[in-house]
Amino acid sequence: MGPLYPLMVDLKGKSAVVVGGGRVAARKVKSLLEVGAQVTIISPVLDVELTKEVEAGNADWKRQWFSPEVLHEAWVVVAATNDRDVNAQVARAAGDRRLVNVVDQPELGNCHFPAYLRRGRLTLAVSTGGASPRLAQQIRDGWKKEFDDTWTERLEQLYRERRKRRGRRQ
Ligand SMILES: C[C@@]1(CC(=O)O)c2cc3[nH]c(cc4nc(cc5[nH]c(cc(n2)[C@H]1CCC(=O)O)[C@@](C)(CC(=O)O)[C@@H]5CCC(=O)O)C(CC(=O)O)=C4CCC(=O)O)c(CCC(=O)O)c3CC(=O)O
Ligand SMILES: NC(=O)C1=CN([C@@H]2O[C@H](COP(=O)(O)OP(=O)(O)OC[C@H]3O[C@@H](n4cnc5c(N)ncnc54)[C@H](O)[C@@H]3O)[C@@H](O)[C@H]2O)C=CC1
Repeated sequence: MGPLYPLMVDLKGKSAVVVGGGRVAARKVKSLLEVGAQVTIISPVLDVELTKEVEAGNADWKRQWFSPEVLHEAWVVVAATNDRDVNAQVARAAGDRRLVNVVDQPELGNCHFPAYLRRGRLTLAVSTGGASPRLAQQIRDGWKKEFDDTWTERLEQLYRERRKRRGRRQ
């Protein structure tokens, strides 16, 4: 993968199809749900975390092996099975007009998930370009002390003030 563009994307209400129901799929689903994506999981079985999300009505589940038509409505596609060939097939079926993330062969997709820290409106994200997800995690964890929970309110305050100023200008 070449250098990646760091873009903040609004996925609220957008269809995200995650193929696979294991630990890695669960992590991707969790972060997609946090931003309000409409998540559908494709897998014959689900791990406990994903079962909870489905039972709580937060995500949809199609209990089946991957087949290309499940991507029909998808805006974002995550290939997260433990089968390389299936993940490659998902990437191929997704084509080049969607955001596609492939968890074991990143070069077959066009985006990846960074490690990130959120404090309300503040988002700090780090990518190592696939060199070391562990290092990305460590860098993120290092930010936790400097950017503690007080930042949430600080950002809200800045946002409110800025909105007021902009309102006056109109
Ligand atoms: C390219 C990328 C594509 C993508 O998945 O988007 C990718 C690819 C791969 N990861 C692998 C392994 C691991 N990844 C993690 C963890 C995370 N991986 C994440 C992102 C990314 N991983 C993207 C690059 C991001 C970057 O470089 O900055 C994080 C940051 C975000 C997230 O997943 O949401 C999340 C931390 C989340 C958090 O803490 O918040 C752990 C540790 C763990 O699981 O606890 C391990 C095991 C230890 C190890 O191997 O290092 C393997 C080998 C798989 C195999 O052995 O087959 C591949 C495939 C390959 O490298 O080819
Ligand atoms: N990118 C990342 O962050 C990381 C990626 N990995 C890679 O991710 C892969 C998955 O890891 P885990 O979630 O731990 O595996 P897992 O074994 O817990 O889960 C695999 C899931 O894929 C599903 N599956 C298998 N074939 C399928 C098919 N044809 N259609 C639909 N679902 C299918 C299974 O039902 C299962 O739910 C690993 O093989 C590894 O290569 C591993 C660690 C981190």
